[in-house]
Amino acid sequence: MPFQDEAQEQLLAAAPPLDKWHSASAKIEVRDLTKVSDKDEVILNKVSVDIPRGAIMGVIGPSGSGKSTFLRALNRLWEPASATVFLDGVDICDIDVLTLRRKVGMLFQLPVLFQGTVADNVRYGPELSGKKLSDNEIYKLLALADLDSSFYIKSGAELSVGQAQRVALARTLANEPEVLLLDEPTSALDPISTQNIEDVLVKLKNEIGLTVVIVSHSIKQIQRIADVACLLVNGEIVEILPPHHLSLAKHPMAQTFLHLSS
Ligand SMILES: Nc1ncnc2c1ncn2[C@@H]1O[C@H](COP(=O)(O)OP(=O)(O)OP(=O)(O)O)[C@@H](O)[C@H]1O
Repeated sequence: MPFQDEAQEQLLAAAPPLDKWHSASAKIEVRDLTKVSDKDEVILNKVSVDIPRGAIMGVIGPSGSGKSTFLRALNRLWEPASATVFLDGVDICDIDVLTLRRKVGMLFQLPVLFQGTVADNVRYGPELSGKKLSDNEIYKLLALADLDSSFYIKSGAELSVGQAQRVALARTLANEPEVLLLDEPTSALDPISTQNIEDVLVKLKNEIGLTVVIVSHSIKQIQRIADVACLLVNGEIVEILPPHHLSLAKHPMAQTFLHLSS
């Protein structure tokens, strides 16, 4: 339909340029990343994408399309083939895995806190590498995750899921990550806790230039916080678009998914 094509072209022309986020400033480059299951099923099929430095990339797609598998490759929760994932141009397979996981931190759907206080949890990562955080540093990390100082002495059992998720975030930030991976971090949270986490992510991007990759089932969430949206269907990236122009996705499966999700 010519009219529709024209309208789409006009919308695209009005879209904020993606150039700003293009490869010169890629924090992570993914090249032909493939994963095949033990049963020879292709889970990821030659995925290639540049993850822009200092931006929030949202990854969306139907259930089972490979979003979590993609995310988990980025800090080697499974072992990608060499020369398929690069952090600042360095093959992540050549980086010590613990060093990599400090640089590329991850937050899961449900926070799991260690025994002890919130402060113990926040101290944990730096302690592993021989650094003892001062009380002031802990208060600062709590503040970054939007938690006030009263949380310092609380135990994990006293916290709501939303608060525990923010403690898990502070604990991850204690490692001073350059990239934060989030796998549906708000799907178990109420709208207010969800907004708190979203605000913190945007603040971290703006204030410390953190690169964020977030898998979400919520297109609205991606539109609220992401700079770039990446659509994964059947283990392949089928579209990379400004979040507010997801409706322009051309892939038929992507269109069906977006239509049903809106
Ligand atoms: N270790 C594994 N061994 C075999 N199959 C796996 C493994 N991990 C994932 N899969 C399969 O790979 C496919 C993609 O799974 P993945 O969890 O990455 O999808 P997803 O898009 O994150 O799904 P959801 O939105 O439901 O969380 C699924 O069919 C899943 O069953």
